[in-house]
Amino acid sequence: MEVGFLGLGIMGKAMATNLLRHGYRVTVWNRTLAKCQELVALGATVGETPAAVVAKCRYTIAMLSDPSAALSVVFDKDGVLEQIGDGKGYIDMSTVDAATCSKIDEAVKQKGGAFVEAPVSGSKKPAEDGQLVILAAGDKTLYDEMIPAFDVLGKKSFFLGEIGNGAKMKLVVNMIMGSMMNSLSEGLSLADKSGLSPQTLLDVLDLGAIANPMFKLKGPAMLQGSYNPAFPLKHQQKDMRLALALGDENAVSMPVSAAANEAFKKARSLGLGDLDFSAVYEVVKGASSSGQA
Ligand SMILES: NC(=O)C1=CN([C@@H]2O[C@H](COP(=O)(O)OP(=O)(O)OC[C@H]3O[C@@H](n4cnc5c(N)ncnc54)[C@H](OP(=O)(O)O)[C@@H]3O)[C@@H](O)[C@H]2O)C=CC1
Ligand SMILES: O=CCCC(=O)O
Repeated sequence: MEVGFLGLGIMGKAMATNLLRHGYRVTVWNRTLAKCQELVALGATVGETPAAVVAKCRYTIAMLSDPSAALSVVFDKDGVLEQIGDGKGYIDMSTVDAATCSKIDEAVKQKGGAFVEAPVSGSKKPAEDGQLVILAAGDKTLYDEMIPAFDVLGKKSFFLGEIGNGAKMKLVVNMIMGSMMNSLSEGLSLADKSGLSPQTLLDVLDLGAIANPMFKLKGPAMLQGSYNPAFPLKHQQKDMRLALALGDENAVSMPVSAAANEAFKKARSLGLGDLDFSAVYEVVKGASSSGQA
């Protein structure tokens, strides 16, 4: 099977690599074209523009940073819309909002193509290992055609119905994750400031009812001040922002998430946006230090 792949950031590179390893013929494009070379070394070919990739491939997957990138790759000059049409499918796996998905869906359908949104749960390592959780919605026929590829990329795919539902599910999940990361950061700070060992706190958490893979993976690195980006903080803040907007639309009060968003915003303002989202711990630690007598 031949697929196009647009966007070779942390996630896109791992996902396209996985497809190549499983025998897919992959044509890649990235805004910074030089990043395609690593994939070429693994057997990919390069499309010079998103339109060139779509012209060549029946199915094209995108994994881009945010709504503005997702829209630009579709609607701008040399974009997806110039070549999408009958018999072609476009699958956007970026984390965006439902309105962005709807705009892309309508435009692709107007040209005779099919669209599926399919954001993912899971980060760099699950992407490398083909262990993502895929949250798809939109054109069911295209979804069914993509199942073999989704089975390479992920451990489980959900089809959530009408367009926008994938984005909404993903934003709810990441909103919870962002609040949990803030809560862990506050707990580590409180343990430290009150004379407890933060490492012992992690050990205790790992044996109890709120044990989870994120605390287990990120906690020890946070204590080392090591924030090599798996999930960049700027993207987590984008997800909090989009989830809060979804809350506004639905009149759902979310004070915990709003406070977590403020901490991520503060971290971005301090230049931590390209670090892992667990770097919010630096902001929480800083806030608790400045509160000292
Ligand atoms: N990292 C993670 O753990 C996870 C991330 N996600 C989501 O997946 C998406 C990608 O994340 P990730 O790979 O980490 O992000 P990166 O920041 O590593 O990569 C972003 C990608 O988007 C491209 N891009 C940015 N702006 C534009 C633009 N205006 N036009 C065209 N291309 C653009 C970048 O191109 P260039 O190289 O030129 O900058 C790059 O290929 C995001 O929506 C994120 O929220 C979802 C699950 C997990
Ligand atoms: O969007 C990023 C999600 C990261 C994760 O699920 O670990």
